[in-house]
Amino acid sequence: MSTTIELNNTAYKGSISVKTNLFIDGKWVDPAKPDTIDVVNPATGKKIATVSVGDKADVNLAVKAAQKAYKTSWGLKTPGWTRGKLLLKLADLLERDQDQFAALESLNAGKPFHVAKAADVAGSIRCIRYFGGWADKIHGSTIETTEQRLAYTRHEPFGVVGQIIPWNFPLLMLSWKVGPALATGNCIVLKPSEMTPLSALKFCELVEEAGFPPGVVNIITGYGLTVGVAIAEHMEISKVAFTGSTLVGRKVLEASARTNLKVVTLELGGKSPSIIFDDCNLEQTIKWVLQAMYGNMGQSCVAGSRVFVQEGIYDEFIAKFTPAVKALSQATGDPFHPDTQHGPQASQVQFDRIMGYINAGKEAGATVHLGGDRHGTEGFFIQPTIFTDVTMDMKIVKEEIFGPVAAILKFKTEEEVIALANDTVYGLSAYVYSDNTARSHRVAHAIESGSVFVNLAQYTDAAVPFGGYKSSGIGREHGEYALETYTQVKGVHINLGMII
Ligand SMILES: NC(=O)C1=CN([C@@H]2O[C@H](COP(=O)(O)OP(=O)(O)OC[C@H]3O[C@@H](n4cnc5c(N)ncnc54)[C@H](O)[C@@H]3O)[C@@H](O)[C@H]2O)C=CC1
Ligand code: BAL
Repeated sequence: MSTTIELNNTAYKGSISVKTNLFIDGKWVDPAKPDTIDVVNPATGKKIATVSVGDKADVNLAVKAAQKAYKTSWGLKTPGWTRGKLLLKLADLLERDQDQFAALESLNAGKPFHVAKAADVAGSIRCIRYFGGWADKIHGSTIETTEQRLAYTRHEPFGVVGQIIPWNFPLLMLSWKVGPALATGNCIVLKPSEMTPLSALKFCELVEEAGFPPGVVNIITGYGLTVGVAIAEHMEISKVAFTGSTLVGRKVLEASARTNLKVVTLELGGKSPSIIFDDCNLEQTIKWVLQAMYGNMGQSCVAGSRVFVQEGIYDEFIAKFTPAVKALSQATGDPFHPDTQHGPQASQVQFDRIMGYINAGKEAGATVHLGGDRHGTEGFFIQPTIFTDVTMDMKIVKEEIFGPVAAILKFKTEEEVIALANDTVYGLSAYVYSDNTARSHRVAHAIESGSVFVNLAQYTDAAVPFGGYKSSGIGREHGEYALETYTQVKGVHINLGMII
């Protein structure tokens, strides 16, 4: 099964073919129980394609294929340099086809094409290349015990790992998962979001072309309650990596406890603070705050959605931030138009959820300073929105909205803002804006979150660990830390002549 998508706009002209069934054991197969889902363009609300959806039986087949590959042609059977070579080839192929992938992300997830290309696709290439470089550098160490013994460690793969990813960065989240898992020698059964499967399916074609042995990468499109649950509960999957809501993250952890105690890493929600001190460079800060808040239409786990502004600069900040958000509003529209900076929300469900939060903010007595409504009449567009006159107990300040909705709060002192910023169940990211170096470090250290950006926004890098404190997650992606989460350590003890 396949579909051909024809595009004819300034950003992309041409056709893109996508195979639309399941990728198991290096083959394109139909699901055991025939079923499909329509994939929608969020800019229009119209269908783009129909893809297969799998079920538990397909997950079982994929796990079997992955186990076989692990024992025969991957894992400890394949030297790191071979795995690395294949990953580097995969990164090159992705780079070759970067426009196609950017077009698919734009069409299926509503991202402005130029952003999809510069951020999502470029970040994916960088991530796969980065982990390709690690594949032959994974090693244990020797440990001194006594003269009669030798002890050393091995960092061994888990075997088959399950990966469940969301719709906000379909290709990027796939790369964050696939890169370290393959570099460390694991085989994969991955489920993309049912809403945004196209780039993951296209990616499988590159996996084939790069020459990965069959069964090393298996991708099953489908729903969370069927394919996702089957992965989370599978007795032969030894590790699951999940990105998505805190609600489902808990279920994945519970499934592990109920079944085989598989290792679970979770990358979940956030309600990150942007902290703007009187002594910041305001022109620069406005740009970063805008990006941290409205980047990817606010559908980012690291969105800086609680904007704390120190009282001395509050009025000036509002006066300068407002026109910047208005300009973003005016650049809202067709994701393929070169001037577009802000696209639609990814789905009707997310649109409704965000509008629900906006209404809750209005009902709670917050002031809609800007936006607060849908944009246009077609698709799932929401105006970039600013709420002022908010209090810490309001739902729009406490809960992750995952949309273009900022809550702006005023603070007096450094001590006060640290307490306010930490007053959340989440701890994924934080942004600090100040030209006082000592203060920036002090606040960065005091904030309870896995990442802190100083005078910068949302710049994750494949080499730097990423993950959450508190309810934002368990484990780290990226960097050398990601290798740890995809390997288990074995201690080997050798007798060098000790006779009892
Ligand atoms: N940390 C992040 O990057 C993300 C956070 N979210 C948060 O979650 C909220 C809800 O978005 P959803 O799409 O509903 O997130 P979700 O957590 O339901 O979906 C994420 C992935 O989990 C799968 N899934 C759903 N239920 C499952 C289950 N019981 N077992 C295993 N897998 C399951 C989905 O099919 C999808 O592939 C968003 O508004 C946002 O607040 C959503 C997406 C990404
Ligand atoms: N989930 C990692 C990237 C992001 O949502 O911003």
